Amino acid sequence: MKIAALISGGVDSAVAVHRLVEEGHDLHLFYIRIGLDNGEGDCSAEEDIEMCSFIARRYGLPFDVVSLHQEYWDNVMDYALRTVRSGLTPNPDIMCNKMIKFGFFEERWGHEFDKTATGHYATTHEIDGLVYLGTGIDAVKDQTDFLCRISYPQLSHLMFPIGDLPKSRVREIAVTTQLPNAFRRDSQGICFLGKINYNDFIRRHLGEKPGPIIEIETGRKLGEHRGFWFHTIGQRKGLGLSGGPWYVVKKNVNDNVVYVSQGYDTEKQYGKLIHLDEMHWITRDPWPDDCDGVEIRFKNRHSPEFLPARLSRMGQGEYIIESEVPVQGIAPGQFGVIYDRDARLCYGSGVITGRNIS
Ligand SMILES: Nc1ncnc2c1ncn2[C@@H]1O[C@H](COP(=O)(O)OP(=O)(O)OP(=O)(O)O)[C@@H](O)[C@H]1O
Repeated sequence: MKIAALISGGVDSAVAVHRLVEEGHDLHLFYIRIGLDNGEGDCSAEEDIEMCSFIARRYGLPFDVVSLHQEYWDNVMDYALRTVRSGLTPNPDIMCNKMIKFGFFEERWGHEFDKTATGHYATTHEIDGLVYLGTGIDAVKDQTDFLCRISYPQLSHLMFPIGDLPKSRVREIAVTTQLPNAFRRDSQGICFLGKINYNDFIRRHLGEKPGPIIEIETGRKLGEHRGFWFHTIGQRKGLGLSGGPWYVVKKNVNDNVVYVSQGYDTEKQYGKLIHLDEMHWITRDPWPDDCDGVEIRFKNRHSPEFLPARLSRMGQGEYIIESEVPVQGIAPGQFGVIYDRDARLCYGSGVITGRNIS
Protein backbone atom coordinates (compact mmCIF):
# COMPACT_ATOMS: atom_id res chain seq x y z
CA MET A 1 0.00 0.00 0.00
CA LYS A 2 1.18 3.59 -0.73
CA ILE A 3 1.21 5.37 2.62
CA ALA A 4 1.94 8.96 3.68
CA ALA A 5 3.44 8.74 7.18
CA LEU A 6 3.27 11.84 9.34
CA ILE A 7 6.32 11.96 11.55
CA SER A 8 7.25 14.35 14.31
CA GLY A 9 10.72 13.26 15.40
CA GLY A 10 9.11 11.51 18.38
CA VAL A 11 9.34 7.82 19.22
CA ASP A 12 5.70 6.95 18.46
CA SER A 13 5.68 7.98 14.82
CA ALA A 14 9.17 6.51 14.34
CA VAL A 15 7.95 3.11 15.56
CA ALA A 16 4.85 3.49 13.37
CA VAL A 17 7.20 3.90 10.38
CA HIS A 18 9.27 0.91 11.48
CA ARG A 19 6.17 -1.32 11.67
CA LEU A 20 4.86 -0.20 8.27
CA VAL A 21 8.25 -0.82 6.66
CA GLU A 22 8.34 -4.28 8.23
CA GLU A 23 4.93 -5.00 6.73
CA GLY A 24 6.36 -4.11 3.32
CA HIS A 25 4.41 -0.93 2.55
CA ASP A 26 5.56 1.82 0.21
CA LEU A 27 6.12 4.85 2.49
CA HIS A 28 6.65 8.57 2.03
CA LEU A 29 7.48 10.52 5.21
CA PHE A 30 6.21 14.04 5.89
CA TYR A 31 7.01 16.54 8.62
CA ILE A 32 4.59 19.45 8.88
CA ARG A 33 6.12 22.77 9.80
CA ILE A 34 3.63 25.01 11.51
CA GLY A 35 5.77 27.60 13.25
CA LEU A 36 4.10 30.69 14.55
CA ASP A 37 4.55 34.36 13.77
CA ASN A 38 7.74 36.18 14.76
CA GLY A 39 9.49 33.20 16.15
CA GLU A 40 6.84 32.08 18.64
CA GLY A 41 6.95 28.37 19.26
CA ASP A 42 8.46 25.84 16.86
CA CYS A 43 11.81 26.24 18.62
CA SER A 44 12.44 22.50 18.55
CA ALA A 45 11.47 22.10 14.88
CA GLU A 46 15.02 21.94 13.56
CA GLU A 47 15.94 19.20 16.02
CA ASP A 48 12.74 17.31 15.16
CA ILE A 49 13.42 17.60 11.43
CA GLU A 50 16.98 16.35 11.95
CA MET A 51 15.55 13.30 13.72
CA CYS A 52 13.01 12.72 10.93
CA SER A 53 15.77 12.92 8.29
CA PHE A 54 17.70 10.33 10.21
CA ILE A 55 14.71 7.96 10.26
CA ALA A 56 14.17 8.53 6.53
CA ARG A 57 17.84 7.75 5.75
CA ARG A 58 17.81 4.74 8.05
CA TYR A 59 14.94 3.14 6.14
CA GLY A 60 15.82 4.66 2.75
CA LEU A 61 12.49 6.47 2.45
CA PRO A 62 11.54 9.70 0.71
CA PHE A 63 11.02 12.56 3.18
CA ASP A 64 9.52 16.02 2.75
CA VAL A 65 9.15 18.93 5.12
CA VAL A 66 5.95 20.75 4.21
CA SER A 67 4.78 24.07 5.61
CA LEU A 68 1.27 24.79 6.82
CA HIS A 69 2.32 27.83 8.78
CA GLN A 70 -0.16 30.30 7.30
CA GLU A 71 -3.00 27.79 7.38
CA TYR A 72 -2.27 27.09 11.04
CA TRP A 73 -2.27 30.78 11.84
CA ASP A 74 -5.43 31.57 9.88
CA ASN A 75 -7.40 28.64 11.27
CA VAL A 76 -6.15 27.18 14.55
CA MET A 77 -4.71 30.33 16.10
CA ASP A 78 -7.64 32.40 14.97
CA TYR A 79 -10.03 29.88 16.54
CA ALA A 80 -7.98 29.75 19.79
CA LEU A 81 -7.82 33.53 20.23
CA ARG A 82 -11.50 34.00 19.36
CA THR A 83 -12.45 31.33 21.89
CA VAL A 84 -10.27 32.75 24.66
CA ARG A 85 -11.54 36.28 24.03
CA SER A 86 -15.11 35.11 24.51
CA GLY A 87 -14.23 33.62 27.90
CA LEU A 88 -14.14 30.00 26.76
CA THR A 89 -11.31 27.46 26.85
CA PRO A 90 -10.08 26.41 23.41
CA ASN A 91 -8.54 23.11 22.41
CA PRO A 92 -6.03 23.88 19.64
CA ASP A 93 -4.79 20.28 19.45
CA ILE A 94 -8.23 19.02 18.46
CA MET A 95 -8.60 21.76 15.85
CA CYS A 96 -5.07 21.21 14.59
CA ASN A 97 -5.83 17.56 13.88
CA LYS A 98 -9.08 18.37 12.12
CA MET A 99 -7.94 21.38 10.14
CA ILE A 100 -4.18 21.00 9.65
CA LYS A 101 -2.89 17.42 9.97
CA PHE A 102 -5.97 15.82 8.42
CA GLY A 103 -7.39 18.90 6.70
CA PHE A 104 -4.90 20.89 4.64
CA PHE A 105 -2.31 18.10 4.66
CA GLU A 106 -4.81 15.64 3.18
CA GLU A 107 -6.01 18.15 0.60
CA ARG A 108 -2.51 19.00 -0.64
CA TRP A 109 -0.49 15.79 -0.18
CA GLY A 110 -2.25 12.99 1.69
CA HIS A 111 -4.93 12.34 -0.91
CA GLU A 112 -2.32 11.04 -3.36
CA PHE A 113 -1.73 8.05 -1.09
CA ASP A 114 -3.89 5.04 -0.22
CA LYS A 115 -3.66 5.93 3.47
CA THR A 116 -2.13 8.46 5.85
CA ALA A 117 -0.50 7.01 8.97
CA THR A 118 0.28 8.69 12.30
CA GLY A 119 1.71 7.64 15.65
CA HIS A 120 -1.49 8.36 17.54
CA TYR A 121 -2.62 5.94 20.23
CA ALA A 122 -5.90 5.09 18.52
CA THR A 123 -7.35 2.28 16.40
CA THR A 124 -9.91 1.84 13.66
CA HIS A 125 -12.62 -0.82 13.53
CA GLU A 126 -14.79 -1.91 10.65
CA ILE A 127 -18.35 -2.66 11.75
CA ASP A 128 -21.16 -3.40 9.27
CA GLY A 129 -19.10 -1.94 6.45
CA LEU A 130 -18.39 1.35 8.27
CA VAL A 131 -15.13 2.49 9.84
CA TYR A 132 -15.17 3.59 13.49
CA LEU A 133 -12.53 5.35 15.55
CA GLY A 134 -11.41 3.08 18.39
CA THR A 135 -9.42 3.76 21.51
CA GLY A 136 -5.75 2.84 21.84
CA ILE A 137 -5.03 -0.40 23.66
CA ASP A 138 -2.96 1.62 26.15
CA ALA A 139 -5.78 3.44 27.96
CA VAL A 140 -3.37 5.82 29.66
CA LYS A 141 -1.90 6.95 26.34
CA ASP A 142 -5.18 6.92 24.42
CA GLN A 143 -5.38 9.97 22.12
CA THR A 144 -8.83 9.56 20.61
CA ASP A 145 -9.98 12.68 22.47
CA PHE A 146 -7.64 14.68 20.20
CA LEU A 147 -9.31 13.07 17.16
CA CYS A 148 -12.91 13.62 18.26
CA ARG A 149 -13.77 16.27 15.63
CA ILE A 150 -12.36 14.60 12.51
CA SER A 151 -14.72 13.83 9.64
CA TYR A 152 -15.65 10.43 8.27
CA PRO A 153 -13.64 10.91 5.05
CA GLN A 154 -10.64 11.88 7.17
CA LEU A 155 -11.01 8.83 9.43
CA SER A 156 -11.48 6.49 6.46
CA HIS A 157 -8.12 7.58 5.06
CA LEU A 158 -6.22 7.18 8.33
CA MET A 159 -4.28 4.37 9.94
CA PHE A 160 -2.68 4.20 13.39
CA PRO A 161 0.05 1.54 13.27
CA ILE A 162 0.91 1.65 16.99
CA GLY A 163 -2.60 1.92 18.42
CA ASP A 164 -2.61 -1.78 19.28
CA LEU A 165 0.56 -1.52 21.38
CA PRO A 166 1.16 -0.31 24.92
CA LYS A 167 3.66 2.56 25.19
CA SER A 168 6.13 0.28 26.98
CA ARG A 169 6.20 -2.02 23.94
CA VAL A 170 6.66 0.96 21.59
CA ARG A 171 9.73 2.03 23.57
CA GLU A 172 11.01 -1.56 23.60
CA ILE A 173 10.74 -1.73 19.80
CA ALA A 174 12.55 1.61 19.54
CA VAL A 175 15.34 0.31 21.78
CA THR A 176 15.76 -3.07 20.09
CA THR A 177 15.75 -1.52 16.61
CA GLN A 178 18.14 1.17 17.87
CA LEU A 179 16.06 4.16 16.88
CA PRO A 180 17.93 7.27 18.00
CA ASN A 181 14.84 8.78 19.61
CA ALA A 182 14.08 5.71 21.76
CA PHE A 183 14.60 7.71 24.92
CA ARG A 184 13.35 11.06 23.72
CA ARG A 185 10.71 12.57 25.96
CA ASP A 186 7.13 12.56 24.67
CA SER A 187 6.20 15.60 22.62
CA GLN A 188 3.27 17.72 23.69
CA GLY A 189 1.52 17.68 20.35
CA ILE A 190 2.02 19.66 17.21
CA CYS A 191 0.27 22.68 18.66
CA PHE A 192 1.60 25.75 20.29
CA LEU A 193 0.35 25.04 23.80
CA GLY A 194 3.06 22.54 24.53
CA LYS A 195 5.82 24.54 22.97
CA ILE A 196 5.45 28.08 24.24
CA ASN A 197 4.39 29.84 27.38
CA TYR A 198 0.62 30.02 27.11
CA ASN A 199 0.24 33.15 29.23
CA ASP A 200 2.91 35.04 27.27
CA PHE A 201 1.19 34.08 24.08
CA ILE A 202 -2.22 35.26 25.28
CA ARG A 203 -0.74 38.48 26.68
CA ARG A 204 0.97 39.25 23.41
CA HIS A 205 -2.24 38.86 21.44
CA LEU A 206 -4.97 39.97 23.84
CA GLY A 207 -3.05 42.24 26.25
CA GLU A 208 -4.05 42.65 29.89
CA LYS A 209 -7.34 43.81 31.39
CA PRO A 210 -7.27 43.85 35.21
CA GLY A 211 -10.43 43.02 37.12
CA PRO A 212 -11.56 41.63 40.47
CA ILE A 213 -11.31 38.07 41.78
CA ILE A 214 -14.37 37.44 43.93
CA GLU A 215 -15.25 34.60 46.29
CA ILE A 216 -18.47 33.20 44.87
CA GLU A 217 -20.12 32.29 48.18
CA THR A 218 -19.50 35.60 49.97
CA GLY A 219 -19.02 38.19 47.20
CA ARG A 220 -15.78 39.20 48.95
CA LYS A 221 -13.06 40.66 46.71
CA LEU A 222 -9.90 38.61 47.22
CA GLY A 223 -7.55 40.14 44.69
CA GLU A 224 -7.08 41.20 41.09
CA HIS A 225 -6.59 39.21 37.92
CA ARG A 226 -4.85 40.55 34.81
CA GLY A 227 -7.52 39.52 32.35
CA PHE A 228 -10.24 36.88 32.52
CA TRP A 229 -8.63 35.20 29.50
CA PHE A 230 -5.75 33.99 31.66
CA HIS A 231 -8.15 31.88 33.71
CA THR A 232 -10.02 28.68 32.95
CA ILE A 233 -12.90 27.13 34.87
CA GLY A 234 -11.44 24.52 37.24
CA GLN A 235 -8.03 26.19 37.29
CA ARG A 236 -6.16 26.24 40.58
CA LYS A 237 -2.73 27.58 39.74
CA GLY A 238 -1.75 31.15 38.95
CA LEU A 239 -4.40 32.98 40.92
CA GLY A 240 -1.88 34.45 43.35
CA LEU A 241 -4.27 34.18 46.33
CA SER A 242 -3.24 33.10 49.80
CA GLY A 243 -5.18 30.74 52.07
CA GLY A 244 -6.15 28.38 49.26
CA PRO A 245 -6.54 26.16 47.43
CA TRP A 246 -8.81 28.38 45.33
CA TYR A 247 -10.48 27.27 42.14
CA VAL A 248 -11.95 29.32 39.31
CA VAL A 249 -15.64 28.37 39.23
CA LYS A 250 -17.24 31.07 37.08
CA LYS A 251 -16.37 34.03 34.88
CA ASN A 252 -18.34 37.12 33.99
CA VAL A 253 -16.85 38.23 30.72
CA ASN A 254 -18.96 41.38 30.41
CA ASP A 255 -18.01 42.71 33.84
CA ASN A 256 -14.53 41.16 33.72
CA VAL A 257 -15.00 39.27 37.01
CA VAL A 258 -13.36 35.93 37.90
CA TYR A 259 -15.22 34.00 40.63
CA VAL A 260 -13.37 31.54 42.82
CA SER A 261 -14.26 29.03 45.50
CA GLN A 262 -12.13 27.47 48.19
CA GLY A 263 -11.29 23.94 49.24
CA TYR A 264 -11.03 20.62 47.53
CA ASP A 265 -14.54 19.36 47.85
CA THR A 266 -16.81 22.32 47.67
CA GLU A 267 -19.83 21.50 45.54
CA LYS A 268 -19.13 24.48 43.30
CA GLN A 269 -16.09 22.89 41.76
CA TYR A 270 -17.87 19.77 40.75
CA GLY A 271 -20.70 19.08 38.42
CA LYS A 272 -22.48 15.96 37.26
CA LEU A 273 -24.26 17.57 34.34
CA ILE A 274 -22.38 18.64 31.24
CA HIS A 275 -24.32 20.45 28.54
CA LEU A 276 -23.09 20.04 24.99
CA ASP A 277 -23.97 21.52 21.66
CA GLU A 278 -22.57 21.30 18.11
CA MET A 279 -22.52 17.49 18.51
CA HIS A 280 -20.33 15.87 15.89
CA TRP A 281 -20.60 12.13 15.21
CA ILE A 282 -17.56 10.88 13.33
CA THR A 283 -19.08 7.86 11.60
CA ARG A 284 -22.80 8.05 12.32
CA ASP A 285 -25.20 8.98 15.10
CA PRO A 286 -25.20 5.78 17.19
CA TRP A 287 -28.63 6.58 18.69
CA PRO A 288 -30.58 8.24 15.87
CA ASP A 289 -34.04 7.26 17.15
CA ASP A 290 -33.84 7.29 20.88
CA CYS A 291 -31.12 8.93 22.91
CA ASP A 292 -32.54 9.22 26.37
CA GLY A 293 -30.22 8.17 29.17
CA VAL A 294 -28.07 5.81 27.09
CA GLU A 295 -25.05 4.39 28.86
CA ILE A 296 -21.77 5.89 27.71
CA ARG A 297 -18.26 6.69 28.84
CA PHE A 298 -16.86 10.17 28.29
CA LYS A 299 -13.87 12.45 28.74
CA ASN A 300 -14.10 16.18 29.28
CA ARG A 301 -10.34 16.70 29.12
CA HIS A 302 -7.25 14.77 28.05
CA SER A 303 -7.00 12.21 30.82
CA PRO A 304 -6.62 8.44 31.17
CA GLU A 305 -10.11 8.02 32.64
CA PHE A 306 -13.22 7.23 30.67
CA LEU A 307 -15.96 8.32 33.05
CA PRO A 308 -19.27 6.41 33.21
CA ALA A 309 -22.37 8.47 32.39
CA ARG A 310 -25.71 8.66 30.63
CA LEU A 311 -26.32 10.69 27.51
CA SER A 312 -29.59 12.32 26.44
CA ARG A 313 -30.50 14.39 23.39
CA MET A 314 -32.11 17.72 24.26
CA GLY A 315 -32.49 19.27 20.81
CA GLN A 316 -30.81 19.60 17.43
CA GLY A 317 -27.12 18.93 18.18
CA GLU A 318 -27.75 19.55 21.88
CA TYR A 319 -27.06 16.85 24.44
CA ILE A 320 -26.59 16.47 28.13
CA ILE A 321 -24.10 14.15 29.84
CA GLU A 322 -25.12 12.99 33.30
CA SER A 323 -21.94 11.75 34.92
CA GLU A 324 -22.06 9.01 37.55
CA VAL A 325 -19.24 10.67 39.43
CA PRO A 326 -18.71 14.36 40.16
CA VAL A 327 -16.47 16.00 37.56
CA GLN A 328 -14.08 18.79 38.40
CA GLY A 329 -13.41 21.73 36.10
CA ILE A 330 -16.08 21.52 33.43
CA ALA A 331 -14.63 24.21 31.17
CA PRO A 332 -16.97 25.70 28.54
CA GLY A 333 -15.39 25.63 25.08
CA GLN A 334 -13.71 22.29 25.78
CA PHE A 335 -15.10 19.10 24.29
CA GLY A 336 -17.21 16.36 25.82
CA VAL A 337 -15.94 13.25 24.02
CA ILE A 338 -18.42 10.38 23.75
CA TYR A 339 -17.43 6.68 23.90
CA ASP A 340 -19.46 3.49 23.94
CA ARG A 341 -20.01 1.98 27.35
CA ASP A 342 -16.94 -0.24 27.05
CA ALA A 343 -14.76 2.74 26.04
CA ARG A 344 -13.80 0.83 22.90
CA LEU A 345 -15.24 3.16 20.26
CA CYS A 346 -15.00 6.95 20.17
CA TYR A 347 -18.23 8.14 18.56
CA GLY A 348 -17.63 11.89 18.48
CA SER A 349 -17.93 14.96 20.66
CA GLY A 350 -19.88 18.08 21.52
CA VAL A 351 -18.72 21.50 22.68
CA ILE A 352 -19.28 22.16 26.41
CA THR A 353 -21.60 25.14 26.66
CA GLY A 354 -20.99 28.16 28.79
CA ARG A 355 -23.38 27.87 31.69
CA ASN A 356 -20.79 29.23 34.09
CA ILE A 357 -19.68 31.98 31.71
CA SER A 358 -21.83 35.10 31.50
N1 LIG B 1 5.10 18.34 13.09
C1 LIG B 1 4.53 17.21 12.71
N2 LIG B 1 4.57 16.84 11.42
C2 LIG B 1 3.98 15.70 10.99
N3 LIG B 1 3.33 14.87 11.81
C3 LIG B 1 3.25 15.19 13.11
C4 LIG B 1 3.84 16.36 13.64
N4 LIG B 1 3.59 16.39 14.97
C5 LIG B 1 2.88 15.29 15.25
N5 LIG B 1 2.68 14.55 14.15
C6 LIG B 1 1.92 13.28 14.02
O1 LIG B 1 0.87 13.25 14.98
C7 LIG B 1 1.07 12.15 15.89
C8 LIG B 1 0.65 12.54 17.28
O2 LIG B 1 1.46 13.58 17.69
P1 LIG B 1 1.67 13.98 19.20
O3 LIG B 1 2.83 14.89 19.24
O4 LIG B 1 0.37 14.40 19.72
O5 LIG B 1 1.90 12.58 19.89
P2 LIG B 1 3.09 11.66 20.35
O6 LIG B 1 2.37 10.46 20.86
O7 LIG B 1 4.04 12.34 21.25
O8 LIG B 1 3.82 11.21 19.00
P3 LIG B 1 5.37 11.21 18.63
O9 LIG B 1 6.09 10.38 19.68
O10 LIG B 1 5.41 10.57 17.26
O11 LIG B 1 5.78 12.66 18.61
C9 LIG B 1 2.56 11.82 15.76
O12 LIG B 1 2.82 10.49 16.14
C10 LIG B 1 2.81 12.07 14.30
O13 LIG B 1 2.35 10.99 13.50
